[in-house]
Amino acid sequence: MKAGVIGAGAWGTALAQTLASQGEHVRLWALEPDVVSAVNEDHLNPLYLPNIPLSPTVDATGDMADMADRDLLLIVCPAQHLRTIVTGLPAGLPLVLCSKGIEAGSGLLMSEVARQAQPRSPIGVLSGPTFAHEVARGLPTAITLACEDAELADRIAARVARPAFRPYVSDDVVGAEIGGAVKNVLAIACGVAEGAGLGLNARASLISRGFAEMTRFGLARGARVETLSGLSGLGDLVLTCSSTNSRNFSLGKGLGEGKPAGELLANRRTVAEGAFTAPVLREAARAASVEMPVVEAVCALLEDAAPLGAVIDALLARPLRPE
Ligand SMILES: NC(=O)c1ccc[n+]([C@@H]2O[C@H](COP(=O)([O-])OP(=O)(O)OC[C@H]3O[C@@H](n4cnc5c(N)ncnc54)[C@H](O)[C@@H]3O)[C@@H](O)[C@H]2O)c1
Ligand SMILES: O=P(O)(O)OC[C@H](O)CO
Repeated sequence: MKAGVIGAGAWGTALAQTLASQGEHVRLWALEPDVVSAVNEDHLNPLYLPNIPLSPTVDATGDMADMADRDLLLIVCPAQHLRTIVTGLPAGLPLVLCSKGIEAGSGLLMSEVARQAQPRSPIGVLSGPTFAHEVARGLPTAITLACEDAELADRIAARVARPAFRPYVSDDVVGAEIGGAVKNVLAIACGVAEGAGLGLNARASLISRGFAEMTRFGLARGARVETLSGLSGLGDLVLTCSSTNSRNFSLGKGLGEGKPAGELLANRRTVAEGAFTAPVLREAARAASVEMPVVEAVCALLEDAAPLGAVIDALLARPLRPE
């Protein structure tokens, strides 16, 4: 067992800790030298996952060459950096993509980016309702593991499953990725409703009408409805739209309280992927003639294109239609 994790933010660190929870050795690649030394010397990652003691069998490195002897790599960097990171990896290793987003510029899903960057690597996607700090504490979690190759999916599922960390396999890679990317944008919308004091009815409406948008877009891109209504779609949507533990929900809450997007996004250390995915998703949806009014509203707020009241009024004034 020689797993490696690329990216030592909250989620990469939590996954490394989960994989190491039964004594396995796991190597974690971190961008920041301070994270490398904190993991190796103190078995902590105070920068991204504070107050979680890490297993001494997790070691960290800042040198990608140290990953060449791994037999499985989990890629856990922000989506917009995935192409650069994956291009710099040793060639041919199986990759499990854990980032949630769509690449700006190309409009590609993470698996499509990874296939371009490492054409010889088998690819899987791990995505679902997983707050990092809960997973790192060993709280019960279920997650989708999607691979086009069913045998590979079963093999990776067996490698990453732990008593309280339960992967469900799927061959719908596109569906798993679209759920994870779109839910981040919808979580911003739900955060806005919270910040603006619009109430819990509004939140439930945004979750279910947002899910209709996710489904329309997913089906247009070849996703299956059972994937979109599973852990990586509806499951993650419900989690992320329900709590300020979500960075996307918190960002939206700030917008709903009237704070400018530029101020909320400036100098963030942690990533709110929905802010990057929203404009790319809007373009992809328009190109596919898929209506995504909640996504359009989030973009308008992120771009300061209209005042909050006008954005809410425009959503409420849309023509009445069958559900
Ligand atoms: N945190 C969670 O609970 C969670 C759960 C599931 C999936 N994810 C996804 O995992 C991915 C990583 O999120 P996270 O929460 O671990 O990150 P984070 O917000 O905790 O940390 C930011 C990460 O970005 C990295 N980074 C910053 N600049 C970079 C650069 N130029 N190149 C490469 N990396 C850079 C940092 O080193 C750090 O690893 C995201 O796509 C996120 O949606 C997160
Ligand atoms: O904190 P968020 O909004 O990035 O959400 C974290 C995970 O994606 C939840 O599954």
